[in-house]
Amino acid sequence: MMLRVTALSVRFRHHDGGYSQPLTGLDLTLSRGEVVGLVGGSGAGKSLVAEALMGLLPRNAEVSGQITLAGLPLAPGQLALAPQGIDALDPLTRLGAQISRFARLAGQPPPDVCAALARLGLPEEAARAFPHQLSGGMAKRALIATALATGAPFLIADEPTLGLDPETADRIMELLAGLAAEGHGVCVISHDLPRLVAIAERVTILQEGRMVETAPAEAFTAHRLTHPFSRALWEAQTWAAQTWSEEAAPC
Ligand SMILES: Nc1ncnc2c1ncn2[C@@H]1O[C@H](COP(=O)(O)OP(=O)(O)OP(=O)(O)O)[C@@H](O)[C@H]1O
Repeated sequence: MMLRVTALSVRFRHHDGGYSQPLTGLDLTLSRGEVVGLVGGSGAGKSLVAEALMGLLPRNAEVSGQITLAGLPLAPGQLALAPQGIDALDPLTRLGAQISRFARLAGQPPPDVCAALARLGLPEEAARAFPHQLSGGMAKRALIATALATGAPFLIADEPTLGLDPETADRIMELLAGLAAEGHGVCVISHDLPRLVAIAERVTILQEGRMVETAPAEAFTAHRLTHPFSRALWEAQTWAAQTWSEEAAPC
């Protein structure tokens, strides 16, 4: 079963009658059992892709293009989003109740909250915690747990490792790879290109609202990227990581 996005564009109508168009002509495919990545500089339109696919854009947004699942228009409940900001969690509701609420709104039977938390490596006690009582890594897992509670087979994780220490970031990426191994189709939006390349089948690179290429993961490590922007993005991150490790080495 394949989710296919073709020529996705988003433009916003302004009060003065003018338009801005921050996303133009994105193509993307995602099958169950795989991870695909979406990367790009800040403001490139990555979150916009997620919001357009989820139907979350404001009324002045005009979305064009095709979004199909197995050849049919994408139906509600097939795709879930773990958003970037932990402020997407309800600050006044305990996490367990939030997981149950997502399941109920998606028409799912009442979930086993402890099992839902354990699946994400969260302790049982997290069910009684309010969002402000969670660490950054726990909150990122909580966002994924609420998305999974909908029972959707496809998941978008928007910047799931942002602001996390390297070990926690590794664990979150392993967890997303594990969800794909269980049969989910997982799209990961991330600035963390080396970690993304380690788990993704292929990565789509956006530059200022336009895709410049979709490259198989091995094209990054084998230096076979075709577009200069993709190469610069990869080299900037791997060069920085190498520099830091050299600086950390004893002299
Ligand atoms: N509701 C909106 N109205 C007008 N423009 C918007 C709206 N939402 C997003 N944009 C514009 O779309 C562009 C892309 O934003 P988006 O949040 O998708 O970037 P991003 O690639 O996710 O960036 P970052 O990595 O910094 O989160 C930005 O220029 C932003 O100003």
